[in-house]
Parts: sequence; structure tokens; C-alpha cells
Amino acid sequence: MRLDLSLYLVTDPELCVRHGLVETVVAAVRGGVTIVQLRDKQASDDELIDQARRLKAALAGSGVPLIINDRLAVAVASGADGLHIGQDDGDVAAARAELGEGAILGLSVQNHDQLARLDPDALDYLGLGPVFATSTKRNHATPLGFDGLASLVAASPLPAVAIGGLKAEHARRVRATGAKGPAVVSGICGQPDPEAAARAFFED
Ligand SMILES: Cc1ncc(COP(=O)(O)OP(=O)(O)O)c(N)n1
Ligand SMILES: Cc1nc(C(=O)O)sc1CCOP(=O)(O)O
Ligand SMILES: [Mg+2]
Repeated sequence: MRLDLSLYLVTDPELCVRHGLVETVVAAVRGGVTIVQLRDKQASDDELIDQARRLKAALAGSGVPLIINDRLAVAVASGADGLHIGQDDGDVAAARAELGEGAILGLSVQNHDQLARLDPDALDYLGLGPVFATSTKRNHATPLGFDGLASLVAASPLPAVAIGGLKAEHARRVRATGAKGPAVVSGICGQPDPEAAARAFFED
């Protein structure tokens, strides 16, 4: 599936409760989201596989890929389009080997040391962050700000999205760093109108 990182939605079970997971994602895609990550730290693998299958069905025909956060086994079992892992979520080469060449594989990067160590041949994109402090992720790294983000993007061997505290008014500055787009949780999931909230990331 084509990788378009213009606007990356990362779901959150609590923030999506207002409209429901599937309806939030479908509305956000109507608003312009180009890639979706299913992220739920508490759900069991079986629950996540069920959610992923329902999201895949809802996204059918849209061209929007579904990525699974953290859990390789769920990505494989659910027929999702890919996996996003962090620095402590397992081995990139092993994930690539199990997913196969056709899958999308993303890695989180917080600093230049991590950038220097990664294997770009095994990966499709990077998630750089946090740009700003955020209450959505516990124990996140020190915020980069736009200057730190720009420095990482300039050194990145792969296309990258920026994540962490990003709202619609930041979209222009994120793209000006060379990042392909913002990755967003609360700026879309927690909003009264997720479609309008997503669209606003293109109107900045
Ligand atoms: C697009 C994107 N970028 C970064 C992250 C963060 O991943 P990670 O560091 O593994 O943290 P958790 O999301 O697992 O808490 C992401 N999920 N997506
Ligand atoms: C899932 C995640 N990863 C981050 C990182 O820095 O790697 S920040 C983050 C949460 C982003 O949520 P919001 O858009 O609500 O600020
Ligand atoms: Mg992770």
C-alpha cells in the first residue's frame, strides 16, 4: 500500500470513546488523514486483533494503511498493513523478517544517536518526537521543539513524521522542517468533530 505521511492519526482508546474507535477513524479519514495507527497499551492481543480487523474493514478501498503500535504478533495476525515500534519495542530486523518486505515498518527516534544507529534498509519511515510535551504519552523524552525537529529531519535517511503535542496551528511549521507531516492523537481523537479537526491540519 502507498505510504503517504501527510497526516498520521494515532488512536487512543480513552480519547476515541466519544464517537467510538471506528467512527472516529472513518471521520478523520474523511477529513484527510492518510495513515492510521492503532495504539492501545491496555488491550489484550485478542482485543487488538479484533479492533484491527474492524478498522481494516472500515478502511477498505480508502487507500489508507493501518499500522499497529508495538505488537508484531497483532500486526501479523490481523492482516494490518504494518507496525510501528519504539526503541525498546523489539528488534527492527526481526520485525522486518516476520512482516515481510511488503509491510510498512516505522521506528520512533528521539535523538541523533538513535538516528545514527538505525538500519534504513529495514524501515519505511521514522516518528520523530516529542516536538512538545504532551499528556497523551507517559514518560516521554525531552521535547525537541521545532529546531530540534528540523535538525533530526535534516539528518534522517528516511521520510519522517513529527509527533507530540501537535495541533492544527503547528502543521505549517512541522512541514517547513522537511517532515512529511504531523502525527496526532488528541488533536483529532479527542475533538468533538474529528473530521473537521483533521481537515484543519491542512488549513494552517
Ligand atoms: C508515528 C509515531 N511516532 C512515534 C511513536 C511513539 O512510539 P514509542 O516510542 O514506541 O511509544 P508508544 O507509542 O509505544 O508509547 C508512535 N507511536 N507513533
Ligand atoms: C504516542 C506518542 N509518541 C510520542 C513520542 O514522542 O514518541 S508523543 C506521543 C503522544 C502524542 O499525542 P498528542 O498528539 O495527543 O500530543
Ligand atoms: Mg512503542
